[in-house]
Amino acid sequence: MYKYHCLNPISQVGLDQLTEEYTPVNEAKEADAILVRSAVMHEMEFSKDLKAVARAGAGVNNIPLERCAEEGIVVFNTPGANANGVKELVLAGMLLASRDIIGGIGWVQENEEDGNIAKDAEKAKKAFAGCELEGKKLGVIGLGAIGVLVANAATHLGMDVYGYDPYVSVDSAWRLSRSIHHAKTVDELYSDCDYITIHVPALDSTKGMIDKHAISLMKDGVVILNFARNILVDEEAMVDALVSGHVKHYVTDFPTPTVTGVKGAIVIPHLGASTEEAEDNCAVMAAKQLKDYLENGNIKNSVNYPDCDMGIRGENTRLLLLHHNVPNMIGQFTTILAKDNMNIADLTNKSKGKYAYTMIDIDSPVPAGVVEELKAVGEVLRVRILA
Ligand SMILES: NC(=O)c1ccc[n+]([C@@H]2O[C@H](COP(=O)([O-])OP(=O)(O)OC[C@H]3O[C@@H](n4cnc5c(N)ncnc54)[C@H](O)[C@@H]3O)[C@@H](O)[C@H]2O)c1
Ligand SMILES: O=C(O)CC[C@@H](O)C(=O)O
Repeated sequence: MYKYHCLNPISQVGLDQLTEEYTPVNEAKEADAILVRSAVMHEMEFSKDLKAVARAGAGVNNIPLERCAEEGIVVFNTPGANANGVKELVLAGMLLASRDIIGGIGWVQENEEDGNIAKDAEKAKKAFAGCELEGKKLGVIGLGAIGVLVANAATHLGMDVYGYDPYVSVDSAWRLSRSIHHAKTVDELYSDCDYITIHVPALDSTKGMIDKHAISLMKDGVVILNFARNILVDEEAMVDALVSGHVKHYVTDFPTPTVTGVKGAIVIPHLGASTEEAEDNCAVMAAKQLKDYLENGNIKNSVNYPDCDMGIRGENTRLLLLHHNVPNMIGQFTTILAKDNMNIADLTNKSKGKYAYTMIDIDSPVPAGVVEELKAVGEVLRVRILA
């Protein structure tokens, strides 16, 4: 029986994946696995029982990835599962920044008692006129799951699209429409585009990337969209640029006291992934990944350990070793197993940066003493046994 705890509400279709072998618990410290959306986990202490964290979503800056790795806790996310929901809201954001839909609706609400509203609207509407997206230049920074969808959709609106991503994956490159121009430098994208949208993860290397200097390179009247994370933008510099009119609109999915209420800021309460479909997709993917890890030891879409798959466990005893990515780990494991006459039926070892993962199928039971010996090997962070 596995115990799981949800730190945020998780869609029921996802939880339905966790069948009779699983039970929800009220305390994170009792859980084998945690499901989370945006709850911040940096200050949390993790119990020795916690084996995995599944982020039902893309961004993992709310989770202490390295500390989890050091404690042998595998962290998963759900790449692409909410990308369409975000794409649609980015398109809405571009439209809200181009036509004064918000101002127009506000006028109608203020005049709802006016019996002559139809006639008066015809006079009032010039105050809310805007411009079209067709023919405008859009710069997309980050061509991953969301950036590719936004870039491709914008071409169908008749926009001239420029993409910048020095680390673009082969998969994303295949999915990108041929009509998208390749911006070789981000500065080129800043200086040429009418609309700029950011779709990169929040990392030390991307924090504050839209700063005073970046904004100074942009056209007067530029529209900047941020549906990625607030820390990618220097908000003080953004407020100055909105106040001066250099930036016409800053459309952001992240309300903060600094930008909320500033003229030209269009602030949305983190709704990018808040669609029925995105919530269901993320929850199902997160739960399936957790289940496969807990029951079979397979890792798919982890952000702190390598992907590794040996299929369904079957009749064998499966040993799972999470360890640092240093020489001679497999040699030490196989020596311990050979000493106790254990026969290895299958073995896989994968690494990702500082961390590695070894899965070993043994075609006999594994005595507790052998597991203790494996745990005592230096650089081993956790040993699990599935029998
Ligand atoms: N508003 C929301 O509700 C919502 C929903 C999903 C994701 N997000 C945010 O959006 C981010 C992107 O999501 P995704 O699903 O597209 O992720 P992704 O991992 O599929 O794509 C990120 C892309 O950014 C690129 N990149 C990294 N550093 C870069 C840099 N310095 N310059 C240019 N490109 C760079 C990567 O190569 C990758 O292609 C997430 O990390 C998350 O923070 C927000
Ligand atoms: O869970 C959410 O509502 C937001 C998720 C989003 O920010 C993400 O990074 O996937």
